Amino acid sequence: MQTLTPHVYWAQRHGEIYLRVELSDAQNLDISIQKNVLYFRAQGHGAKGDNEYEFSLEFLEPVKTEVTQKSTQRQVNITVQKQECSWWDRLTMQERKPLFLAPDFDRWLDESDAEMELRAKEEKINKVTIESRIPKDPFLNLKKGYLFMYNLVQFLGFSWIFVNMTVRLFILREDSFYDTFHTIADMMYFCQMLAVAEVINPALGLVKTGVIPALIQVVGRNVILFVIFGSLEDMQNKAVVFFVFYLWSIIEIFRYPYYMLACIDTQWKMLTWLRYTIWMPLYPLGVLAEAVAVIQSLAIFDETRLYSIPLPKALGQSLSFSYVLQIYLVLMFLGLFINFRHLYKQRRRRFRSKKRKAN
Ligand SMILES: CCCCCCCCCCCCC[C@@H](O)CC(=O)SCCNC(=O)CCNC(=O)[C@H](O)C(C)(C)COP(=O)(O)OP(=O)(O)OC[C@H]1O[C@@H](n2cnc3c(N)ncnc32)[C@H](O)[C@@H]1OP(=O)(O)O
Repeated sequence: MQTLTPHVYWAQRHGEIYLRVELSDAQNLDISIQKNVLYFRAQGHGAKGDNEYEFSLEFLEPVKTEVTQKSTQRQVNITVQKQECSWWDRLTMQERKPLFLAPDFDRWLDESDAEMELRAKEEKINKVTIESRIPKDPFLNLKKGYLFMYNLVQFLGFSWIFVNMTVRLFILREDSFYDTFHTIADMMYFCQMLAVAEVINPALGLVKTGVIPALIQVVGRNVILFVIFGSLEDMQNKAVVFFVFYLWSIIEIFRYPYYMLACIDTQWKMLTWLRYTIWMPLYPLGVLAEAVAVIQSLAIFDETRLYSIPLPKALGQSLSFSYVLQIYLVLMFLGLFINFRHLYKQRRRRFRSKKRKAN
C-alpha cells in the first residue's frame, strides 16, 4: 500500500498545540513524540482515498511527550502540551511550512485573543475554586422555606387589606375613610406584629440587609398602629387612618412577592422595578400621613392624659405624652431620611448589578 501525507491543520494557544488530521475512519493509529518530533501513521480515507498516511513534525519549541488524540468519523484531533506557556511564531523548527500543513481557522486565534481566552478560563477556574471553598449552608433550604412562607403570609395579609380598602373605596367613596380602622385593624395588627421578624431576620443573618432600616421601619409603623391609632378611640374614625393603611399596603403587595421570588432565586423585571421605584413617592407620603396622625393625636393625649409621665410634686402633676410625640415627630423625619437613603442605595445596587449582568 502506498504511503501518503494527509492534510494537517493546526492552531495554538499559550499552552497547547492543536492538530487536526483530515483522515476519516482512521485505523491502526500510531502517534508518538520523540526528541520533540511528532510521528503520525494510520490507515484511513484521506485526500488520496483509502491508504496508509503518515507525517512528522519537528516542533519549534520543546513540547511534552504525552499526546492526546481523539478520532472522529471524519478526522483525528491531536493535542500536544507545550513545555512552556508561550506564543510561537510558527509551528515547526524548519522555517518553510510543510506543504501538507495549514492553519486551522476553526480554532485559530491571534495572540491577544488567546490571552483573553486564557484569562477568561483562569477567572472561571478561580470562581469555581472560590465557590467550592465556600461551605454549602446545610440549612439553606430551611431558611429559604421559612422566608418564603413568611413573605407569602405577609403578601396575603396586605393583599387582603389593599383589596378590601379598594373595594370599599369604590363602593362607599369617602365614607370608607371613617371606618377603615374597624374593618382593617385586626389584619393590620397581625401583619405588623409579624413584621417584627424583619428585624430578627437580618440580625440572624437570614437576609443580607441591615438591622437599623428594618428597626426604623417596624418601630415607626407599630408606634402609629398601636400607640396613635390603637390606644385612642378618637383617632380610629379619622380619615388619616385610611391614607396611612393604604400607603402601607400599596408597597407591600409588591415588596413581599419580590422577596418570595428572591427566595427561589427568581426575579421578574417589572416586579423588581416596582419594588425599587414606587417607594419613592410612597415613603414621604406615608411618613407625612403618619405625621398628620401624630399631630392630630397631640390634643387627645393632652385631654386624656393617657401615657402621661408622672412628675415630682414640685413640677406639677404629669408631663403630657404629647411632648414625647413632638420629639418623636423629629425622629420620624430622621427615620425617613435614613431609610430613604438606604432604599436609594438598594435601588442603585440592584439596577447597577443588573446592568453589569446585561453587559
Ligand atoms: C432605632 C429605632 C428608632 C425608632 C424611630 C422611629 C422613627 C420612625 C421613622 C418613620 C419610619 C417609616 C414608617 C413607615 O411606615 C413608612 C412607610 O412604610 S410609608 C409606605 C412606603 N414604605 C416603603 O416603601 C418601605 C417598605 N419597607 C422596606 O422597604 C423595608 O422595610 C426596608 C427595611 C425599609 C428596606 O428593606 P431591606 O433593607 O430589606 O432592603 P431590600 O428590600 O432591598 O432587601 C435587601 C436584601 O435582603 C433580602 N430580603 C429582605 N427581606 C427579605 C425577606 N423578607 N425575604 C427574603 N429576602 C429578603 C432582599 O431580597 C435583598 O436581597 P438581594 O439584595 O440579594 O436582592
